[in-house]
Amino acid sequence: MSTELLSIKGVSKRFGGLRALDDVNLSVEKGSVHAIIGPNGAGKSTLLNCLVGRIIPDEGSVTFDGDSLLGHKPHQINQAGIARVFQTPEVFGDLSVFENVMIPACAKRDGAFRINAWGRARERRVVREEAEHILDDLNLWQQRDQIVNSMSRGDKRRLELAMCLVQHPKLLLLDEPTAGMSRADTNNTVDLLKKIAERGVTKVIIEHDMHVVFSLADKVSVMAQGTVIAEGTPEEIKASERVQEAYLGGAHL
Ligand SMILES: Nc1ncnc2c1ncn2[C@@H]1O[C@H](COP(=O)(O)OP(=O)(O)OP(=O)(O)O)[C@@H](O)[C@H]1O
Repeated sequence: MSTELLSIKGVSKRFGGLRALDDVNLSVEKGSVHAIIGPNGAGKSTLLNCLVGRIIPDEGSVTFDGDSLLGHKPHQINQAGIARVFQTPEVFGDLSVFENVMIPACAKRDGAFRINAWGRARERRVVREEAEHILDDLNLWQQRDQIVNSMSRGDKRRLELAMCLVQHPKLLLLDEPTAGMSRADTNNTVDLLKKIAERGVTKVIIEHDMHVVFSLADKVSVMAQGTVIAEGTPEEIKASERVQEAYLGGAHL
């Protein structure tokens, strides 16, 4: 029986004369942490955008849990079980931490981005308990009443992660989750992501920080110039001369 959760086959995308993605093939196993690395402009974000319906590929197929994702709107893809943490946290700055987590919790339960569940007492209790549990898990409970605009960037990213996890996604996409963080915040985020891995959430992570990649990933795909040039375990990728050459011009990873 296949344990494949996400299958990308022959995906290409042009922007005018530029081939941002050129026949990309990638397979993500259920329960794994799959990192995508590569130099600036390699096509990593474009690929992620194809997975969440923000960009429609010119060619190829994207299959998630047996169903094609192509042609579906971002919110439909989210409802199908894919959640994404952005490079710049997408949170509601004027609301409290708790309110931010309640919104996706209610939306997911209701099956659409409406918050009808607010009106139903029993549902509301279950949703509240879930939100409280996630905040506790992500060390945000103390800040539950804080207005989000007053939080640090690192805390906002943690909140965005909580907003994703409360939806119980099958697949979590993380776009440079430690970008702009101090080493201490980066290490905390790695610990947090390891903790989430224990819940069995499948993750695709785009990351420039090799310490983060090699601490978390089960498998690494290396992109350059719109295509996957190498794939393997962190150890295989570290040892690959082709990767050293393409990624860092021969410097060691
Ligand atoms: N909407 C767009 N219109 C035109 N060109 C684009 C668009 N989006 C991306 N590109 C180009 O496609 C190529 C791939 O970009 P992409 O952002 O996917 O790379 P990346 O690997 O994510 O880079 P980085 O690590 O810097 O985020 C780049 O040359 C970029 O300039």
